[in-house]
Amino acid sequence: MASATTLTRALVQGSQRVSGSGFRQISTRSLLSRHQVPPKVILSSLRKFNSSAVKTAEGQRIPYKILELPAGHYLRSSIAVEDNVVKVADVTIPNIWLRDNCQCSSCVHQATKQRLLDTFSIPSNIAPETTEVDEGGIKITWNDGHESYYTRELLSNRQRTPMGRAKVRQGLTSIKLWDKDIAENPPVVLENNDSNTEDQVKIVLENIRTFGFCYIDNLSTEPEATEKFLERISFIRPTHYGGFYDFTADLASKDTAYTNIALEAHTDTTYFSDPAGLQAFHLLEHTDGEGGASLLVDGFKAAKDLLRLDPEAYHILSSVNVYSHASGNEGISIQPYRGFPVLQHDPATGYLLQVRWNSSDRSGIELPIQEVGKWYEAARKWDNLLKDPENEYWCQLTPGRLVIFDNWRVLHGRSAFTGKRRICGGYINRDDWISRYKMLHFGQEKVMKHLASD
Ligand SMILES: C[N+](C)(C)CCCC[C@H](N)C(=O)O
Ligand SMILES: O=C(O)CCC(=O)C(=O)O
Repeated sequence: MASATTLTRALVQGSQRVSGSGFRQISTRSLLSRHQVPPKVILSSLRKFNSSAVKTAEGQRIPYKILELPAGHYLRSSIAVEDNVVKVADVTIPNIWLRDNCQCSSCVHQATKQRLLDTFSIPSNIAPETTEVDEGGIKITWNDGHESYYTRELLSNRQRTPMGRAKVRQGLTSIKLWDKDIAENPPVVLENNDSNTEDQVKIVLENIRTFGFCYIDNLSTEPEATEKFLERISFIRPTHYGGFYDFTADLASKDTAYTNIALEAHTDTTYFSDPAGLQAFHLLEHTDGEGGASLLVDGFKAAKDLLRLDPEAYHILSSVNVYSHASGNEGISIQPYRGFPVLQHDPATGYLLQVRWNSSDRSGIELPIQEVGKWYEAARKWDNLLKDPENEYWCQLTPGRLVIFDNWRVLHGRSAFTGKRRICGGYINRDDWISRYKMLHFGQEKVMKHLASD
């Protein structure tokens, strides 16, 4: 077994665990993880490794993490009743949680899956009157006369680690970090007007979840074809730029995207409280000019590099809130309801969830003015990583090739250009595309089984 030190070095040098649990990864160079060790060893070595951590909802501090560890395991789902208290794997399950999560048709609307029960009508002294454990779970007759049945799976689901519970809820998979070399073998799906379009959407979304982007080739250059493809994922998110967008360098909207200048790597809509989840570009034409190459950078890979090189800078960018704005259009100045850090983590698991970076749209930094220097120093290190040629994947989009990417992970930009260049595309909300991914990837039954217990 690798020592913790060796492991840490290996972990941060990019030995990655590629999920073998049935997730289909199209056109990927499968990288066998070099170390198979239980999460606790990785966590303890990470704890030694990075000086800072994210604060959990309970006020604990758990180390920042980027690579997904083996998803949480189910604890033994042994069910026992001791002194009228239900225990699963020796852990007491509070009566209020059990009663509130009764799955019967009078407590949960069977079609909408919504709770019908008025949670706070449950008496605070709710307790089992009788219990009956069987092969599938436990039947409870409550002292308010109600009868409930809880499956072993629901009870053991709830016992899993925060990571294990996040897996289905957030549609997690083992992600594949990349640098400029992704150019050799980018994730591509051929649009072949496949009758089983659900399967094609599933593969596209699995690629986006794994790599952060996916090309769809052989797509008609009629803008409607791009619009329809996006709507096969989910509805297009309307913004002050409109819904489905088809733009050129005419400043039709007062944003530098509508010009021909170079745009450095950024994520879009950092000024929205909920930045766009997916973004898509389909270059329809570029005539009488040159340039306009597209840039993609894996923000999660850059973040992992920063965590390794300078944990303190990583912590600053993960904890100092920053504001952003979109104010070019007449009568509009969009800003988020609060500041957000450049690197946002899940307080339940410590995992990096979102990169929020657009230096041209940035406004306030939530620090006393005399302290902002430390944020700039940290941001400079981050910016250096984004502009490291090793991390820059430059590609020339062409008519017929649609690129869809995860705007919470992958940064994009372009080189300056001349001539007439026309691009169409659209935004899709984060929650909408993750929902679509989960239902295709895990299936409705598995997702539904995890509602109460995640
Ligand atoms: C709508 N369309 C994609 C054409 C342009 C959007 C401009 C996005 C803005 N520069 C930002 O970084 O959020
Ligand atoms: O024109 C391009 O290639 C990209 C424009 C851009 O960065 C954006 O619309 O956010």
